[in-house]
Amino acid sequence: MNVSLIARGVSLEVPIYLQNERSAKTWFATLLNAAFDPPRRETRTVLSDIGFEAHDGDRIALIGRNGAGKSTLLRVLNGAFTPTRGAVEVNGSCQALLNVSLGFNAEATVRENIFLRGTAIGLRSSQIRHLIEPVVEFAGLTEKIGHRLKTLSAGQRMRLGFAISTSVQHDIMLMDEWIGTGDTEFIAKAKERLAGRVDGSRIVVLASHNAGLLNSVCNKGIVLERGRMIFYGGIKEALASYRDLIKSVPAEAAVL
Ligand SMILES: Nc1ncnc2c1ncn2[C@@H]1O[C@H](COP(=O)(O)OP(=O)(O)OP(=O)(O)O)[C@@H](O)[C@H]1O
Repeated sequence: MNVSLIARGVSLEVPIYLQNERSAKTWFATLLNAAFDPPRRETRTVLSDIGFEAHDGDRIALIGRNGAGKSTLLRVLNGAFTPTRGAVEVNGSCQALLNVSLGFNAEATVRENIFLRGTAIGLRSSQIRHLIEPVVEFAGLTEKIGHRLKTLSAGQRMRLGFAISTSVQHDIMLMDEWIGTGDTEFIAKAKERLAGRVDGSRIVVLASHNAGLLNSVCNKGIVLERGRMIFYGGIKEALASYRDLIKSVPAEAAVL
């Protein structure tokens, strides 16, 4: 089967709520302001007419300053956000490593959370049953399998999320800059697993600010600026185009 990831004219507008500056000197003034000065609703274009095609063997870097739209584009590619205009076409199974602790239920146990997350990422229950042991073992949480999630530390939750999200190899891997909150030993283990998953994926899209990492993993790059794609081509050229952009346009002019 041919694996591909295609974005055609993808735009995303989001509602934002703007509040006039208001004083809250007394409780009465606060009450009046809340009643007669509600926030204004406006829409903001976060992604604008993004179009590209990725095929077998493509490893694409998403490059851009803070707020350029990288994470939002990954979420649109992942199907978490529906584009306001345009479409995304995905051929192949897709794994997103965006927010590894998203979608957990604090009241449920570690075992139940593996089921919940496994179902959310599209695994069958028979598949999940076989994954429970390797997942808790990788996360170093075997003894905590029956504990409620809310009793785990932030690092332990992150380890669990990472272990579930990377438990199965998919054709397409979407990855946001991965900031490890785990301890040194876990980070080393996680990096090794990630390298294996990247190697095993037929298409990778990776958003990061780390030029060294992007250079070593990716062969192509997309440069985003204010939600627009201003370059798509080879990784070296993409990184050069980003460097030129940083030199020529001040950061204040690039805020959406
Ligand atoms: N739901 C939302 N409502 C309003 N604005 C949003 C929403 N989601 C994203 N944005 C805005 O869209 C822009 C792009 O955000 P995004 O997180 O995609 O940037 P990024 O390139 O990943 O940045 P960073 O490098 O800092 O992670 C930002 O200006 C952000 O404030």
